[in-house]
Amino acid sequence: MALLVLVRHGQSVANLANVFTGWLDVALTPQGEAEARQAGQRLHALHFDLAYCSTLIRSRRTLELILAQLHQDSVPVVAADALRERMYGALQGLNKAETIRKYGEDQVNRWRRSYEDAPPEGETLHHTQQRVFAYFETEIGPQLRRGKNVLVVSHGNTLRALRMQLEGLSVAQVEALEIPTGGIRAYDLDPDLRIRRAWDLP
Ligand SMILES: O=C(O)[C@H](O)COP(=O)(O)O
Repeated sequence: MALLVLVRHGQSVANLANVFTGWLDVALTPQGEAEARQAGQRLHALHFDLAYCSTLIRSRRTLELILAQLHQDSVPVVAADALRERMYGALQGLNKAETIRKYGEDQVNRWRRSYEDAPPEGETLHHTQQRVFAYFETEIGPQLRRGKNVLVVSHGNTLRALRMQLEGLSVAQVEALEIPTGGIRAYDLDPDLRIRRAWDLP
C-alpha cells in the first residue's frame, strides 16, 4: 500500500493581488505561510518517505514549512521544473479583474479553466497535463509502486491536470474543479497505482 498526498501551495503575493501568476516566481504571504503550517498540522498522522515540489519558491517554501511542522525535515525533497504551474503566457502579471473588464468574463474563464484553449502564448491545461503526467509516470509512480509514501506540493492547474488523469475525471469535471490554496487531496493506491481510496483532508 502506498500513500500519495497532493497539496496546493499556500496563498502567494500574486494570489492576494489577484494577479495571473503561472511561472512568475512569487513569495508566500504571511497567510500563505500560515496555510502551509496548517497543512502540516492536518497531515500530522502521516509519515512520508519522499517529497516533491516545483522549482517555484511558493511551492518549495510550502513544502519546507509542512515538513518542519511534521518534524520530518530529513525527508528527501526533489524540486522539478515539470511540476511548475501552467505557463500563463501573456496573462502573467495581469490583474484578473482588469483582464475580465477588458476581454469579458467568458473569454477569461475559457483562458483560466478550458482544457484545450491556450491563454495567449501560454500552455493549455492539456499540455500542462502531458508534462506533469510524464514526470509522474517516470519519477513519482515508481516510488509509489515500491510502496513509498509520497508528498507532492504543486500548483492549482498542475494539480487539476494530475487529478484528472489519476481519478479519470471528464473534461467537464476538470473544468469545474477548483483547488484552494493549502488544499489537500490524499490517495491510498494499490501496487498498480489503482486508487483504493481518495479523500480531501479537512
Ligand atoms: O497561476 C495562477 O494565477 C494561479 O496559480 C492559478 O490561477 P487560476 O486559478 O486563475 O488558474
